[in-house]
Amino acid sequence: MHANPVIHVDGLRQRYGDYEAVAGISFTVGEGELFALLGTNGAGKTTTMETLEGFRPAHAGTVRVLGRDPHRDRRAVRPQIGIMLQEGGFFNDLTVAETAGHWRAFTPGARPAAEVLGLVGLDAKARVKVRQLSGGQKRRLDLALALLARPSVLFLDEPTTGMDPEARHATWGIVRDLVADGTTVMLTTHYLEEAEQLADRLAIMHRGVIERAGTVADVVAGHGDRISFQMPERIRVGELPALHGAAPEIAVDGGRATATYTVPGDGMQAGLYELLRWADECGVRLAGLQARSASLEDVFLRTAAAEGAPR
Ligand SMILES: Nc1ncnc2c1ncn2[C@@H]1O[C@H](COP(=O)(O)OP(=O)(O)OP(=O)(O)O)[C@@H](O)[C@H]1O
Repeated sequence: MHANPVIHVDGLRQRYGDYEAVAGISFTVGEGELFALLGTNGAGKTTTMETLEGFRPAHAGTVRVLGRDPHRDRRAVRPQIGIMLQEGGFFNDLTVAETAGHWRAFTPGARPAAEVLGLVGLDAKARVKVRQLSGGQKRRLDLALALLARPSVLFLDEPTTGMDPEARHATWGIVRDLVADGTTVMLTTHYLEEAEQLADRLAIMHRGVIERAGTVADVVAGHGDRISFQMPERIRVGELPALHGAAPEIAVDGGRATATYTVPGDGMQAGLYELLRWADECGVRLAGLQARSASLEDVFLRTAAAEGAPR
């Protein structure tokens, strides 16, 4: 808990008719922190972001951005926040520079258009019509517009969707620089690597509730280490040993079977020792042997699977 959080959400609930899309979530984001909201499709991330952005009042619970209710006090809050929506609405016949110029007209104290286009690496596209931009370039234009007002809080809804890996890494660099300058950032993403790379803290939402939250290390802690290898041809599943008390799970992909153990506690070394001794005794070669800590993806997939299919 932060003493004076920039974003404060306590017991937020949101409904669409009878359907409860957000079912009582709480979290805080401190100044200069990057908080990532992850989750399955339909988990309630965008609904949460839109509530924080002031587009709808909370059905129940408390939401504060910079100490104010973002819906009721939106005239005071709006100039201090930058919003990059999942789908920006552009006029396709305007150029990139014209688009930024038009937005500037509505943004008191806005940065020069050339400055924001430079920030997101679109300066070379200034004279190009929006319709001629690629999907990833349009996302960068969205980001440029969100930065016009020098916001102290930035909401990024799936900011790198549609970007190639190079553009995604470049965008991560821009976001890191903004955070280093003290901007508070809240983002949603389906790219778990994005959260691993950027987030100080994160929450995983599923079916309207937060299932896990904390730093990446907090979230993956207690989810066991993974030891895996390709099933040796002449070994049957029942012949595989238990490793540090863990039984193997077998996954078949493209005709190739892989055995994976989730070894509890600090059992990776002991488990590996047991496995290698067994392989030696059986005269088996373990192709593709890997040992690694649990990843955010492991925890995410387990969270999604444990609670049933998305609503
Ligand atoms: N305007 C609306 N009217 C009715 N239901 C809606 C509306 N907007 C969203 N929902 C429903 O609320 C739930 C949460 O939607 P939301 O867009 O917040 O999820 P999300 O986590 O952002 O999903 P995604 O990752 O797919 O973007 C979904 O089941 C969705 O169908």
